[in-house]
Amino acid sequence: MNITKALTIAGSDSSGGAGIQADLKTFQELGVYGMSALTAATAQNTLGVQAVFPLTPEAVGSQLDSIGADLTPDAVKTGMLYSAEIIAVTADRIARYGWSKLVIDPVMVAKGGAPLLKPDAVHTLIRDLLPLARIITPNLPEAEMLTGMKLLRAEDIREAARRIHAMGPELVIMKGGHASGAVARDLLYDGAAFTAFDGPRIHTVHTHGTGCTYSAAVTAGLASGLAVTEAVRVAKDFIQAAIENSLGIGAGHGPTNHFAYRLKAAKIGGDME
Ligand SMILES: Nc1ncnc2c1ncn2[C@@H]1O[C@H](COP(=O)(O)OP(=O)(O)O)[C@@H](O)[C@H]1O
Ligand SMILES: Cc1ncc(COP(=O)(O)O)c(N)n1
Repeated sequence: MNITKALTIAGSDSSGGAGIQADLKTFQELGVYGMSALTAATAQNTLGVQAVFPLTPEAVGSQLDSIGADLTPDAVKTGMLYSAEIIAVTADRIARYGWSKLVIDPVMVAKGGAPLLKPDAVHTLIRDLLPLARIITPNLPEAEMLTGMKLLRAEDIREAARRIHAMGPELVIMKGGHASGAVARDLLYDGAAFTAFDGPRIHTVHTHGTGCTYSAAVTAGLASGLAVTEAVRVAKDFIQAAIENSLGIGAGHGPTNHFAYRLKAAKIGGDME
């Protein structure tokens, strides 16, 4: 049997909706064997992030060496990396092992406002990691941090995509979750043209882990050999189903529903809509 394998390099979310837990659940739902290298443990629930405990850069490098010595991931994603030192060791191992199908979710701040990347690490992210990326998936605040721009109009978003593309990634997906309007539009830029991926915006507070889940689905698609536009289409459908059928657990910003896409696919003509 030829098993497709994907690796996530990210933080743990004890509430299970974001971080490494969201990534592994998404890989599994899409039929991809999931592996993980942990960067930090967060004490977190639907109300916020109570504490962050980063691992040492040695601990991160050691996990990546164990994977590199034995298992070749078909695609890799990064999530919460926390510090410049962890970014540096992550970039070093990705280059050393030649993991070229790399999706970077430049996680910076949790939905409740807690920092998941030290401000002084943004520069290292841009210098060391972005040039290695096949795809980067910033949300609008992250794109503002990367470019120093204020993204108010559609043309600002396109200009920010061009500037982020110039930092090295082959493709940029500007996610539209933080915008307003009836449509949640994600914009893919390949250095020449823009392609929009639209879905109806759902009015809900249960969006904990949407960015992690979405980038994990893109990674699973790339690992499986899908073309980028197909992988993004699957990811958009996956996150749309996950948000539409969110679980309603916890008193705050609850997680999305990682089962919904599979259940929808299984129920042709069913009642998940
Ligand atoms: N309320 C919503 N309704 C529909 N889609 C959404 C909603 N919020 C986010 N999304 C989608 O979820 C994905 C993650 O986007 P976003 O929320 O911007 O990322 P992040 O979690 O990194 O802040 C994108 O595909 C975006 O379009
Ligand atoms: C460990 C960890 N990683 C990432 C996020 C971001 O989550 P979101 O996808 O909601 O921006 C998080 N809340 N916790």
